Amino acid sequence: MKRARIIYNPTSGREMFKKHLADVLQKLEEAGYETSCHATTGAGDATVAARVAVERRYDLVVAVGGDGTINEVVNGLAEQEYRPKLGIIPAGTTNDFARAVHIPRDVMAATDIIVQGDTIPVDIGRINDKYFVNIGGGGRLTELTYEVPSKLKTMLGQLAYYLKGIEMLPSFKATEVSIEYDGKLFEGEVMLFLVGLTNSVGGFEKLAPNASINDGLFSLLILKKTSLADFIRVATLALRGEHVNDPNVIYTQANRIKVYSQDTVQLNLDGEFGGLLPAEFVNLYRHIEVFVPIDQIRDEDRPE
Ligand SMILES: Nc1ncnc2c1ncn2[C@@H]1O[C@H](COP(=O)(O)OP(=O)(O)OP(=O)(O)O)[C@@H](O)[C@H]1O
Repeated sequence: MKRARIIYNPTSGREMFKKHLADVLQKLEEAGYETSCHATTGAGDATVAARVAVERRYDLVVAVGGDGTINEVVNGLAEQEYRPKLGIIPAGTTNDFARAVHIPRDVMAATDIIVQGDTIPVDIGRINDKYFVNIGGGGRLTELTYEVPSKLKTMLGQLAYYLKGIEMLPSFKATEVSIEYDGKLFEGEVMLFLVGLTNSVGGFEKLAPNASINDGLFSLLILKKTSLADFIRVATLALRGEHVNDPNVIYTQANRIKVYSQDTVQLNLDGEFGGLLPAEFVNLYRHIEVFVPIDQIRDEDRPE
C-alpha cells in the first residue's frame, strides 16, 4: 500500500481548505493510499514536516497552500537523496506554480489529478542554500510580495498585492547590480531582475513566454532603470507577453546566473524573503516529480 502525507497550511489564502479535508482524505484512501496529514504551525514548519515525510519514506507528499507552502515543502525534499513525489492542492492567494503545471484551483479536481497518478519531473532552482520552484528575484518592487500582511490576503486575495503595489510606488527606485549569466555580463541599474523556472509569476502568465518547466534552464528577465511611466507601459505589455522585445528589457535563457551588488539587496524566492545578495542561481535539472494533468502539459515538457 502506498502512503501519502498531506502537509497543509491552515492560514493560506482564504482559509477554506479545512472544509474539504475529510473529502480529500477519503478520495485518496479510496484510490489506495494510506493517508495522514499535518497542519503547519508557522513559518518553516512545512519544511520540517517534509523532511519527516522523507525520513518516514512516504511515497508522496501533498502540499496544500500557496506558493509559500509549496516552496517550504520543496525545501524539505530537495536536499534529500530519497524524494517522495509531490502532489499539489492550490489554496493560496497566488498559486503561480500550480498554474504553471495546470493544476486547477478546485480542491477536489486537484485531488483527482493526484489520484490519476501521472507525474512529470520539474526543474528547481537553488540559490546559496535555499531552493525555489517558481521565481527568484530582486529589486525594490519584488519586495512587495512579502510585505503584504497575511490577514489582508485572507480578506482581499490578489487585490491586497495591488494595493500594496500602489502604496510602494513612491519608494520605487532602481538598484545597481552585476549579473553574470552563462558567460555574459550585465552591469547597471535595474528596476528588477527575475530568475524564473516557469512562465507564470505574480499572476502574469506570459512573463517568461519561452519557459519550459524541465529543460534545465532559467528564464532571466532584467528590467533596466526606467521612468515610472515607462515602467507602467512595460508592465502593461507584460500582461500580453509583449515586453520581451522592449529596449528596457533583457530576456534570455541561462543555466547558471550570478548576481551581486555593492548595495544591500533583498532576494525574493517564490514570494517570500530569501536572504541578501550576492547569489548564485543553479538549476537542478528534473529534480522533483510532480503530479500533473498530463494531457494539458506541452509535448516538449513531457518525459520521453
Ligand atoms: N499556522 C500558521 N500560521 C501562520 N503562518 C503560517 C502557518 N503555517 C504556515 N505559515 C506561513 O504562511 C506562509 C504563506 O503561506 P502560503 O503561501 O501557503 O499562502 P498565502 O500567503 O495565502 O498565499 P501566497 O503565498 O500564494 O500569496 C508560508 O510561507 C508559511 O511560512
